[in-house]
Amino acid sequence: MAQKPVSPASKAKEKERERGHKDFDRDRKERFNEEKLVQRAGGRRRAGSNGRADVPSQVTVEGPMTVGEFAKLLHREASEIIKKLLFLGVMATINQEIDTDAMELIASEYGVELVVKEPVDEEAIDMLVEADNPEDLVARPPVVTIMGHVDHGKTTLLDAIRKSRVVATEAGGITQHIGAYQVEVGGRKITFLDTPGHEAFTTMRARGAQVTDITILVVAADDGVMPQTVEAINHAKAANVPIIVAVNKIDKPEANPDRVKQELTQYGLVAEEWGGDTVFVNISALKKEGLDQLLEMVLLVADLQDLKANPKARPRGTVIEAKLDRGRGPVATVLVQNGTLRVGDIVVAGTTYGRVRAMTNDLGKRIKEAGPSTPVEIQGLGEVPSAGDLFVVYDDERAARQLVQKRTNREKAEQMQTTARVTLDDLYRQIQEGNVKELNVIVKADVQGSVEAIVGSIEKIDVAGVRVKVIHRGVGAITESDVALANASNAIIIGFQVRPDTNAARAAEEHKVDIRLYRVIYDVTSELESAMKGLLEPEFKEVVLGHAEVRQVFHISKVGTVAGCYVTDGKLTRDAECRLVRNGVVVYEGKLDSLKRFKDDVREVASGFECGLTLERFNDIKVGDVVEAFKMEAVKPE
Ligand SMILES: Nc1nc2c(ncn2[C@@H]2O[C@H](COP(=O)(O)OP(=O)(O)OP(=O)(O)O)[C@@H](O)[C@H]2O)c(=O)[nH]1
Repeated sequence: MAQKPVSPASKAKEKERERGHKDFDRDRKERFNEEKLVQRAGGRRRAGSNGRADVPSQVTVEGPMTVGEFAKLLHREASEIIKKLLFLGVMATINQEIDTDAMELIASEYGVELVVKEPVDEEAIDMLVEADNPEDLVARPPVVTIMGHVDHGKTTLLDAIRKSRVVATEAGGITQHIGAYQVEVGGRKITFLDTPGHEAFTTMRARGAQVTDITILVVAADDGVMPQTVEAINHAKAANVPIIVAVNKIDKPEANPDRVKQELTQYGLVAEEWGGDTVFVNISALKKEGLDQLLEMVLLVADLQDLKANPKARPRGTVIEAKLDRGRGPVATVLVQNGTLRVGDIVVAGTTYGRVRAMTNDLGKRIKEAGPSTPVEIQGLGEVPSAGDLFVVYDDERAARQLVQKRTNREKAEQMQTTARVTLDDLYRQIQEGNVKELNVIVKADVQGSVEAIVGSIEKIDVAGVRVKVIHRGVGAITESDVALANASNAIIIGFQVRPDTNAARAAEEHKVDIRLYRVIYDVTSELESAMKGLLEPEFKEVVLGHAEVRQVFHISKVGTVAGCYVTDGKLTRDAECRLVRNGVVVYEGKLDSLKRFKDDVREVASGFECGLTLERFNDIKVGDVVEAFKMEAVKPE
């Protein structure tokens, strides 16, 4: 740390302070330093290599310290050190901090070896799983997330449960939306997370947060199992969270709950009466029917999990939601997962910290403390944390500040570097290092038949005990939700005759998720096998040049179909390879036959311009299709 030069005007003051400092000789901190020094020297002060009994031969520091502290450590007068610093061109007063480089130079002047020790890792507190005294463990309420397909009734169910069951209060039960709420059933509590859907669930998991104990999967009895139902199942399974199926809308005349049961058997969810172990409850969220039974089942499944926490432990948990409130500053809803959070506690959450000024529960009531599984809105953090950030209470503000500083720095450094992620190019090394025992894969393809064929063949792969595990499969374009799941589960995505949509491509880029696109099923297995054996030779890599949207089509005899296009990004070049994508599915791959602007043949068309084009031996072009131009580039071996 470079020192601020001291202005002459402040010199007198500094002198005074220096004098004061001498008087303050037996200051606690310095005494502490000295004791540390004595301890480190093996319990007694040794004579240094300098041959002077009053100077240690070696001192250990943990980072910057003030000149005064450092002088004490060397058993020298502060003024002496200040003089030496001056010779080094560093102007510092007794109370200013000097960095370890400066300390090293000074120490060497005295023939003292300076050992710089890594400071105590405050983060260790974060990671530390304190051994709970078994007597302190008490049952805690289960934390429930509701998932399911669009319009199957997730929000209606969350609202119905909230309205009918919110813990009664003298305030009349006016509920606040804080991102989670608690209900009471027969004297026991259940915590519900208020954001339905598996995206939020998986985003949180990607940040290392495991908050959900039970998932309620809502399936509309008139609609049956739909794509997002399957996604939700796979997201819950990937997180090892038990599923309770709520068959909803049974009030509808066309409701067919048995069909839902039947369809779900395909995904390993078999009802108890059919010999399985999945709990099914028929409900009508709209008519508030079957809710009591559903909640009882939640408690039953919770009992099987034996959920416990220690209210006396260091408080920790997860940020559920956070925002900047104009009047109150940053507010965050946190779920306490262990310990008891209290007003006045110093909390570190992700890359921010602060002292809890006030806590509000889901009924808008001010509370002073919150035990395990309780969601509370807290005020007092310095900045707005992110949903999914873990929080932990620190005893001392300085340590909290240092940790946040460290994390912020690391975050910056990480943004510069790519994170360690499973990619096919890197798979062999990761297997060798023992980082990968099972290769998680998501398979998306244009038709169900291809999905099954690919899954069937890759699940047979077994290279040196490493197996492929398909954690999600589906028909259609690769979506942002697929990328989120891959990110959370460290999976790679295999696309067969499909492409990632724009959001998915952006998310994959951001999180460094490996997406592999294929046209031949055999290539999928052979490439995976080669990658696992370390034989993958990434000779060529596809580089996307740009995209154009088809806005008009003309059928011209002898020429075929001419597409009037608008280049939306990048560029199109005459000699590029290209593919035609319709709703995320590749319908053609080949080359451009012609590329024109007005009547002229051109070599390339840039983003923001219109052009006309034809494809080699392909005429089935439709308005709304996307032309993706790309080239294959040789990849230099690393
Ligand atoms: N008849 C009937 N309709 C229901 C029931 N539950 C929900 N609905 C209706 O289904 C529609 C969709 O319900 P939502 O609760 O918004 O569904 P959702 O799953 O939250 O939908 P998204 O938030 O869009 O994913 C609404 O019109 C509800 O009124 C039910 O039990 N019976």
